[in-house]
Amino acid sequence: MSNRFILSLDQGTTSSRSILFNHIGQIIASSQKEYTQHYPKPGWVEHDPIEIWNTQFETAKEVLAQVENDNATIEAIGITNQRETVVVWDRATGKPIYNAIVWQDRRTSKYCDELKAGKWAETIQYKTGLVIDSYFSGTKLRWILNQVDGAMEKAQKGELAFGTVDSWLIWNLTGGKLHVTDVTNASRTMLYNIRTLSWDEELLNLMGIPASVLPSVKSSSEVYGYSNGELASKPIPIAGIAGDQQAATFGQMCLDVGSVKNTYGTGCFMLCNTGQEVIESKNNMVSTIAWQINGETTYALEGSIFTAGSIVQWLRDELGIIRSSAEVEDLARKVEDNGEVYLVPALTGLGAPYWDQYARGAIIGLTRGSNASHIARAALESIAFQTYDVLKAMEADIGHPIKELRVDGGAVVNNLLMQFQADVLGVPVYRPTILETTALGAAYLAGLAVGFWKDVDEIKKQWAVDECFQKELNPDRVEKLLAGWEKAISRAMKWEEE
Ligand SMILES: Nc1ncnc2c1ncn2[C@@H]1O[C@H](COP(=O)(O)OP(=O)(O)O)[C@@H](O)[C@H]1O
Ligand SMILES: O=P(O)(O)OC[C@H](O)CO
Repeated sequence: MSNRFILSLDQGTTSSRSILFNHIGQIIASSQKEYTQHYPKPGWVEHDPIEIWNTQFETAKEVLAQVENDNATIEAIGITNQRETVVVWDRATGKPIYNAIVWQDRRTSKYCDELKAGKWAETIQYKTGLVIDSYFSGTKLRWILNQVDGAMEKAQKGELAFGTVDSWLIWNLTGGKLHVTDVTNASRTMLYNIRTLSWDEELLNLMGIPASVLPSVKSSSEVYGYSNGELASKPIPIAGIAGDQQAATFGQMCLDVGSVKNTYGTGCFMLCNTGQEVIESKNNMVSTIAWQINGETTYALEGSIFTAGSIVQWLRDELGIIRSSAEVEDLARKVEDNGEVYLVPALTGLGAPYWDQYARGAIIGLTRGSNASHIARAALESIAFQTYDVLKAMEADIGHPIKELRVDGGAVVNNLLMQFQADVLGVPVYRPTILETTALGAAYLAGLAVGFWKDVDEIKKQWAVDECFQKELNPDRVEKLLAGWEKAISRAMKWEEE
């Protein structure tokens, strides 16, 4: 087993990463490349699909090169990706016809309002598990087909392909042979019926999307096809696909009904395993497919927070009060508390549980004594407050308290944030030893499909705790902080309309 590895490709919102895992779930090699974010207009966020592919491919080549001399065998490739982001390309040339419209992009907000006014909310929630919001892929795909010159005509002739980022990577990895996605990614499009497990004709008609552009939908763990000669001389089976948040849920081994993880990356995404049941949220969570393995579909409730770690990047890149994300902790520790300053990070509106496309960011409660440290602290606290709001809504949906939270993602290295999170939630927060749980989850899904791991019982034992954060802050103080947060968020909501 020692020289046999799984290659995980983790295509995130801010960077492309490739990681090699061994049989005991350890990281053997990794490579990461950041790529360009495009903001052509306020509220718009785009990526260049070619840059996505190039950075992903280069990092994959780099990790393979690191084990080249070790007589290594790559048993399978697992793919995991930023979800909802839409790529449309020409089937003949393989060239994208427009930039990728990123999940954070709000350009279809008005159309979403029309759908809500047309009383589609209930049907869409029942069929897709989702809340109507420009976050999801369907309305972005519709925008490209309607706005790019000649796109609709070409789509109707079957000349265009649509995909979330997983489909785009696999198309390129196989030299244009495969146009597939998996159920987890399909469940984020607002076009896929998570009950019948098929593209929904009524919703395709509603949004005017020709079925010919759609990828075929597969399970999360099976051999879909093989990489072509460009990546490695021998074809490697591509054997796992999952959206990054679902992959992280799997990598965190949240296999039991009721287990919950929260990933702190660009945004924050909390998922609760609900087993074989679709729970129709009454508290603004979404229902989504967690994974499908061996014909069995597992569902999850999800609370999606749009801005989390990216508020720290904003402090770095736009406000300039830190030089690196890591510096935020030291800056925030220079003050004992937030000094009554609150930051609402609604830079691209608010996701769960508010779903306000028109909310915008705010820093409020400033006094003559407020300084950069208070703002840094308020930024970190805002991540924990948003998580609190989601956790409470989720508890209301599942009907019992959540007893512990497993955490991962780039921002969980921040001990101040993790401690404050435990303080605010009042439940233990478990940080595992492997923080790359997204990539690990995709590796597990791929490895299971090719028999690298026998079954989930074999991999379950690999999950281990690095640190458990327990609440320390007194409950009165927490209550006061939450009251301040609630007030601040109410001021930021519906800002753009006003
Ligand atoms: N020490 C830190 N404290 C707070 N946030 C951090 C820290 N280090 C990194 N981050 C944040 O984590 C995010 C990157 O996490 P990652 O999981 O790689 O995100 P993604 O997959 O969304 O690209 C960035 O937004 C960054 O600002
Ligand atoms: O790239 P991440 O880790 O920020 O994840 C993005 C989510 O998949 C968006 O739904």
